[in-house]
Amino acid sequence: MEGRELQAPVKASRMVMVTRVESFSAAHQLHSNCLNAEENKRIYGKCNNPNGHGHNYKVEVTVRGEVNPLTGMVINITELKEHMQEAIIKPLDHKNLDKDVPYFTNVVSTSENVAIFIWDNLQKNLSPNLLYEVKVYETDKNIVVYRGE
Ligand SMILES: Nc1nc2c(c(=O)[nH]1)N=C([C@H](O)[C@H](O)COP(=O)(O)OP(=O)(O)OP(=O)(O)O)CN2
Ligand SMILES: [Zn+2]
Repeated sequence: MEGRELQAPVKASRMVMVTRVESFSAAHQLHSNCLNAEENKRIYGKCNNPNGHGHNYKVEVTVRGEVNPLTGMVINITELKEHMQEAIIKPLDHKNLDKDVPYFTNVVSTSENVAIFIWDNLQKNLSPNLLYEVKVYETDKNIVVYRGE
């Protein structure tokens, strides 16, 4: 085993969080099919404009797990990047969320629901219990966090 010694932590296992950031651009309108026009206007205000508006969203995805002592990784970030392309960029980038993404046909395209959409999509391809947090920045000032609860 000469030269192959693990650069051993004293503890048997180490839990570490790994975060990768991606961004996408999308248009949307805040509008609920369960509310009438007046209620939509009152609740969502300018964000209910029928012609919509856009955001440059930023998404931080955090996984949490044990560091594999052989690879030194919780997850290969290259692999996480590919999962984020499939779960976030492909379905959402340069889309009208309400018109192009079937999920939002009857789900209001708030950042809360965007975070849930991303979480559910990522879960399809990640190992169980690996995904820790999805953080969506709709703007620099409007940020939501979802941890799968
Ligand atoms: N709980 C939520 N509230 C709101 C959401 C949301 O997703 N969840 N989204 C919006 C709108 O989409 C809207 O686009 C936010 O825009 P705005 O308030 O203009 O954004 P800023 O706060 O960054 O802009 P400032 O005008 O500089 O304050 C509304 N509510
Ligand atoms: Zn908006």
